[in-house]
Amino acid sequence: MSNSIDFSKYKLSDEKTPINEQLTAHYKRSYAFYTIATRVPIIITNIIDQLTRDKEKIIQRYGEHCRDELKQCIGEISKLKYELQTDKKMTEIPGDESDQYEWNRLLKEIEPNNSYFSSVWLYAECYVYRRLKSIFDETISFGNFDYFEVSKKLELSHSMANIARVLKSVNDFNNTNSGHEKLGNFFRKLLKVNLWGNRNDLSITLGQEIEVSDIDPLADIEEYNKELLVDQTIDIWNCIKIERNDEKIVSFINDNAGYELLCDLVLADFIIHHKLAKKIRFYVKSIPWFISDVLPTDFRYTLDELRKHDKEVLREAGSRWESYLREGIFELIEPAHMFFTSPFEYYKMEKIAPELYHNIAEAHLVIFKGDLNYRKLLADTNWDTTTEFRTSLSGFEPTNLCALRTIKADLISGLQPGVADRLWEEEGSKWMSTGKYGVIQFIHKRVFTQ
Ligand SMILES: O=P(O)(O)OC[C@H]1O[C@](O)(CO)[C@@H](O)[C@@H]1O
Repeated sequence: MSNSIDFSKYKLSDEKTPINEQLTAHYKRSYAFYTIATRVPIIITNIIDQLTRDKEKIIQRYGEHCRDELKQCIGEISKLKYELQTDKKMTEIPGDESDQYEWNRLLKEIEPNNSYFSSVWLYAECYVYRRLKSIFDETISFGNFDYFEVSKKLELSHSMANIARVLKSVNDFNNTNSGHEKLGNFFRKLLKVNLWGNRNDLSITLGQEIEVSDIDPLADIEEYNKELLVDQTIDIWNCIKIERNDEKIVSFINDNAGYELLCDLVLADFIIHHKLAKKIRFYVKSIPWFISDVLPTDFRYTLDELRKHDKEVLREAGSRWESYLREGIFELIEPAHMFFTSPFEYYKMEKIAPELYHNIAEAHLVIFKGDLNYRKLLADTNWDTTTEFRTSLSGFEPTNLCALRTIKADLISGLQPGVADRLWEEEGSKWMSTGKYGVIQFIHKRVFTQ
């Protein structure tokens, strides 16, 4: 698709992103360029196709009076695609949502680099999803419409068999009398299952159905170790195992609904069962985001589907998790904070959203899930791959923090010397975009005394 566009007038640079610069589609030899030029337009086209295909169903659900509004939305989405493909300035976010002021302030601040191909990739890509939402917000009927709901629900139903196998193994483990070392080893395996669950992401398949193979994710977990480029599971275990049975909170900054969320719930359940924390917090998104990200409605739908499932092991888990939610052992943060659907790098959180920062800081451990969260942690910057993970967080250390991320974008930190060079040699740029490789990284919060 990108071939049909004449990019010569956009003054792009036929280079890779220089080291220490923020990623931008301005550099043609970057995944940012490929995403803005090709992937995002395909995603937008797929949304238009789906709305057109499901038009009658949507009208049936929302009422005949919405026919014109739906047509108007489809028109506005096509216009958004045109603006992106012709590298227009990103226009102000309309409406009166609480995030609007910060969005528009940023768009102003980055001038003249506030077009799709000149801005930081993170800003431009997030902007597309935020604009999509404002298109529906401008209507009378579609304020709560989740245009990604159908694909998320399908992905969830396809994930049930594999998660049932994981739950069965967890139950077996919980029923054996295992010592501390075995508990640690099992916890570390669950972290890995959780990491690879991040491969199940509808934005990487451009919204197309994810092929799910029938596997036992826990049984084969160590086979993927060669693709795990940084493994700090031992540090995470050492962090969480201390002071058992106390008042600890563990928080998830969630990513995708479906299989990945199920993996999050399994890990959370295990932490509670073994009294490694007393409460788990889940931070999800407030608006449809990068196709498959979890919304509060997806979270509740997931528990509901589990509770009603034919398989006993799923029904039991669903009921238990619903009761955890009622009792506050699982805490779904609602309304979801709009900082997570803002364009901002995480090191800016303390200043822009101090109440969120302090809420996250209450946890003993916070787990950042997925590629987009990783990009925000690293400020969408092309760090030298051997830069220390802590350095690449630019001072963001609300608490003990870990990132579980399969690699889908061309930035990373914390690698050993030689690792990136070898992968570039063996696989070219592909190693950074398919989610084949992953990292589990961790930092201890430092305590500074005056
Ligand atoms: O669901 P995840 O893991 O955050 O992945 C989504 C991300 O991956 C990409 O598809 C590649 O970076 C982006 O478009 C997006 O940042």
